[in-house]
Amino acid sequence: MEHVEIPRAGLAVRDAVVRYGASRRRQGAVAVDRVSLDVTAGEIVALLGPSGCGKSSLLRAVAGLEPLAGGSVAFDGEDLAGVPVHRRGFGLLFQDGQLFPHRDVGRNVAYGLEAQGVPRAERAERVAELLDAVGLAGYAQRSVATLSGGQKQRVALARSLAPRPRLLLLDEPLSALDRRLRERLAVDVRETLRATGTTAVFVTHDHDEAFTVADRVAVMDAGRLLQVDAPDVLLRSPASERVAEFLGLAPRPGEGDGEGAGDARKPAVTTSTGYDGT
Ligand SMILES: Nc1ncnc2c1ncn2[C@@H]1O[C@H](COP(=O)(O)OP(=O)(O)OP(=O)(O)O)[C@@H](O)[C@H]1O
Repeated sequence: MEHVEIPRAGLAVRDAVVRYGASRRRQGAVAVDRVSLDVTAGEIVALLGPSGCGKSSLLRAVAGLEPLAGGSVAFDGEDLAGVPVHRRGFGLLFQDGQLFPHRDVGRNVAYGLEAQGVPRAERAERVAELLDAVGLAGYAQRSVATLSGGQKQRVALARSLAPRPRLLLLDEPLSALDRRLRERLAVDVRETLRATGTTAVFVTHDHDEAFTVADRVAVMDAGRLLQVDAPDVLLRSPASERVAEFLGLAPRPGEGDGEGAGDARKPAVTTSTGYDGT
């Protein structure tokens, strides 16, 4: 059997398979098909792909919310098979941050710290630090009912970061917001993850958002991982027509007729990606 190296630091997904509707008599439908992916400590990786390609299923399998039908998920060299969701030390953030309506902003952010038994003074300090990091300094006493959608997601981000998760899993955290707000928040999310040194996997179907947030972007289609690269590399050298198409790139006129075009064929950018190369 081939020896597969598992890195010591960060997330290592190897040949992960997620199936739905499997039983003793049926194989079930494959949502994630032998995906391997590494996320090194401090790195932000976006999972990008069309609706139904298996992004959320892969994220949920990493979280431990969905069982693997094959392959493995390891963190810092430890195989997580059999380790339940709450013992993985991961944070989760979904589209609707689902704040606790009866807690004020500060107590929402403090939630995970209370569960960890962090003393009150230290909690208050950490809450203030995180509210500052997400641009909501001074909001601790506010009722969550008085917040806008964008502010709610900022609080949800602060809450998920408070216990210092060793990996933060974000599933379309901005998709309930309107486009302009999404663009601004994508920049802020990146800055916050960077400032807190958080290792993260960010699911999105929006390539602009993926390029803004991530160090590397993993492009998925029909359960398979097609390419994982830094945004500038993806844009310059998409590995296949499918990747180019999904990134909003198109072949140059006269170059896109398939046979014989070979590797020399380079797509031209036809949409704005919002990525400035820095
Ligand atoms: N609980 C489930 N039971 C059965 N099939 C499911 C379940 N969850 C997802 N699927 C199927 O698995 C495939 C992958 O779904 P998944 O939600 O992972 O994709 P996605 O890329 O995250 O899509 P979206 O962006 O629309 O959320 C789809 O065909 C979906 O219908």
